[in-house]
Order: sequence, then structure tokens, then C-alpha cells
Amino acid sequence: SANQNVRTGRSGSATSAPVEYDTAQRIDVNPPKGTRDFPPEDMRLRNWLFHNFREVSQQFGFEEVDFPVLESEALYVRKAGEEIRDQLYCFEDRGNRRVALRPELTPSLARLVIQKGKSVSLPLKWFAIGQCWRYERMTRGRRREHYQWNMDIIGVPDVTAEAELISSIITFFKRIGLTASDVGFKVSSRKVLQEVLRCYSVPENMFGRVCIIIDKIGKIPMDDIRKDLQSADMSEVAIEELLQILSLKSLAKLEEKLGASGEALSDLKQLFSLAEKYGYSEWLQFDASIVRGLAYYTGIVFEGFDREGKLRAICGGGRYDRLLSTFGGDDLPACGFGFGDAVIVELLKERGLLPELNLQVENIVCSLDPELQGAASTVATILREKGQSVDLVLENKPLKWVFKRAARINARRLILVGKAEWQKGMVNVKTLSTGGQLETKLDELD
Ligand SMILES: Nc1ccc(Br)nc1
Repeated sequence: SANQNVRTGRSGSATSAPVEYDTAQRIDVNPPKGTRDFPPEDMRLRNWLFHNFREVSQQFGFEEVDFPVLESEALYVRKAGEEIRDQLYCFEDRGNRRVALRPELTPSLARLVIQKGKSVSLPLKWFAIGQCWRYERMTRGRRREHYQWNMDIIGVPDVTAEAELISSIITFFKRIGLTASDVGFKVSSRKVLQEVLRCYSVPENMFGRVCIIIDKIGKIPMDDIRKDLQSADMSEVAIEELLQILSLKSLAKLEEKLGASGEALSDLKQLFSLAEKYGYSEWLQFDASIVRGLAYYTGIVFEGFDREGKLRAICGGGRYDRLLSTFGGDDLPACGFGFGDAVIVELLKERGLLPELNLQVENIVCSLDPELQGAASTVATILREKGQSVDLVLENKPLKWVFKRAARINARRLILVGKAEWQKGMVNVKTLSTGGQLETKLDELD
């Protein structure tokens, strides 16, 4: 592009010092490809979204945590063929360490739990809202960063934890005006897959890989799915049986296939029974094709979807009882979800549910005479110390300009500091909605 930075220094490699730039050229004022700025109106929407994430998390008794956006690459190098690995935003830093911009938050959480070890009492209920990254060829023009809300419960082996997490997401959806007719959850368990693979003596170490292949159903041709499954040591018969079971959408039919003794069925039955007790049954449906695209899930998996079927998954999560031990920690039962900041905004736009969020400053304070600028800052401070917001006019501006700015910032009151009033210890308070104005003693300003 015209603003392309002209690099005049030696060609930089990932670990070299920054190169020199031709400072005579204007820098590219756009943010890096695939990333966003948040100017005020976008930041108001983001803050509104995150405020609702936080309110719900705290309503469920969760504690907020955060981690570095930069992590060791080793956290994400899993060998199951995940997209998240293919798109890792990784590089070698100037200390020759292999690092990566985090593509998700769960591995960081697992790392912190192991680090904390016995010093934390279980169960842990932690939530985080963090920016996550992927390096995707811009050919698809998709974003390279998004913010994710995560809630995780560590130390609870029962499905009660998954039921609680789903309840928290439903509480969030209701808070922002979405109902069960707008969105739902497709729920399954990876133990369904596990039980089928065991029936056909597929090696356990193929489990993660098979999940990632299955997650691509609907995204790549079925012939490729079958080929990939064959490469994962599955026979033709096993593949056809698996694909048949994955098409099931009724627990009764699943029971016919798998029998009632397996954990998959008991977990799912318990989850649907708990959903009744929470009062959110209408939000859930069993769908055996749901496996999610992360290798570490081991049990219940779920994803939020828009019932009109126009958008990608809104959120997703599940149980990951083995992740901590893959990092060398003690095994701890764990489950959680990730909820991105992009699809939900697209859905709210579709449903006309985006909130009106305008800048709101209570007072605009302005001196009518340059000699009274100091007096105006005194008035501003008095109001601010009462907890009120004040936009203080900082230069000598015509009243017309002041009124225009008052309208733009939706000020409730205009406080004018004039010579005559100031000498009497007064200021002029104009209520902008009514036009009414009142001379008010400084010490009676409220
Ligand atoms: N994992 C990940 C990271 C960043 C974006 Br945008 N999407 C997915």
C-alpha cells in the first residue's frame, strides 16, 4: 500500500534488533493486518460486552485471573493436527527462546494451576478475558486477534461442573436479550467417540487426532475425512460405524447403539437431568457430531449456536481432564469454555440487540473570561470531588463552540464561570435539557 514502510536497514530476522525505518515517510496509520483499533464507540461496545462477561462470572462466584499474551511455544505444540497449531503466531525472541502469542487461554490456566500446585484449594473457579492470536494467511482475510472470555472449573470430576458452566453462559445470553429461540447448545461427549474407537481397537494414541478429523466434518469433503480417518489406523467398517453414530441426535438412539453401561451415556443423561433442574432444558440438544477442534477435550463437549444457522459457533467448551498431566502436572479434573468477542456481536447486530452506548458527561464547565480559567478549574475540582464527571473547557472558546461540544458529549449541565457571578461566589448553572438556568453559590453546587 502507499503507506508501505520503507525499510532501509539490514533484513531483520526474528531474533535481530529492530531495523531502521525511513522516518521521512509517513508511517502506516492502520493497525497491523488482521488486528483492530478500538476507537471510543467500539471501545464502549467492548466494555459493555466485557462488563456483562464479568458480572456473570462474579455472579457465579468465579475469580478473575490473567496471563501473559506471550507464552512459551511449548504450551501449544500438540501433535493432533489442530488448526490452532497450524496458525500459531510463534517466533524466536532475541534471547533465542521459542515463544508464541497465545491462541487460547486454557493452556496458560493449566500452567498457572500447576505452578500454584498445593497452595490453592479446590475447586478453582477462575475466569479470564484475554486477547488471543493466530497467524493466518491473509488470503482468507480473517482476523488475527480476538478477545475470549473463559470460565474454568478445576477439581470437579462430576458433570455438575459442565452444567454450571452452561448455566453461566445462558445467564449471559439472557442478560443481553437473547433467548432460547435465538441460540441453543449442541452437546455431546467425546466418550462416545472413545467407546466406538475401543470397539474397533483403534489405538488410544489416535484419539486426539480422530477428534480433530471429525471436527472438520462440514468444513472439508467427506472423502478427505474418510482418508484422514484411514490414516489414523481406522478400518472401513470402523469409519462407517463411527460416521453413523456421529449423525445421531437422540440419546435414546445412542443408547441403542452403545448400550446403557458406558460413561458417555451416563454423563449425558446426568447433564440433561441437571438442565431440567436449572430450568434450561429448552436451550440444549444432544448432537453426537459435536467434538470441538481442540485435542485435549476428554468428556462432555458443547457449543453455542445461532438457531438461524447463519453464523459460526458463538462459544464452545468441555471437559479436559488430561491437560494438566500432559504438562507434567498432577492430573486434575477440569472443564471450561471459550467465548469470542466477534460472533456474538454479529449475532446482536442480526437481532437488533446492539445497545445504544453514548458518551455521557454530567457537566461541562467553561470560563467566560480568560482570566477566570483558574476559577473554572476550581469549579471542576469541586464537582469532581463530589463524584461528578466534568469536561473542563481548556481554551478560550466562543459560547457557540461550547454548546456544540456540550451536545456532542451529552452533558446534562453547563456551568458558566462569569466575572460578575464569580465576584459574588456564584456560578451560572444551565440545565441543558430544559434550558433553565440558575445562579448558584459555589458551596451549594451539587
Ligand atoms: N484461536 C484463535 C485466535 C484468534 C482468532 Br481471531 N481466532 C481464533
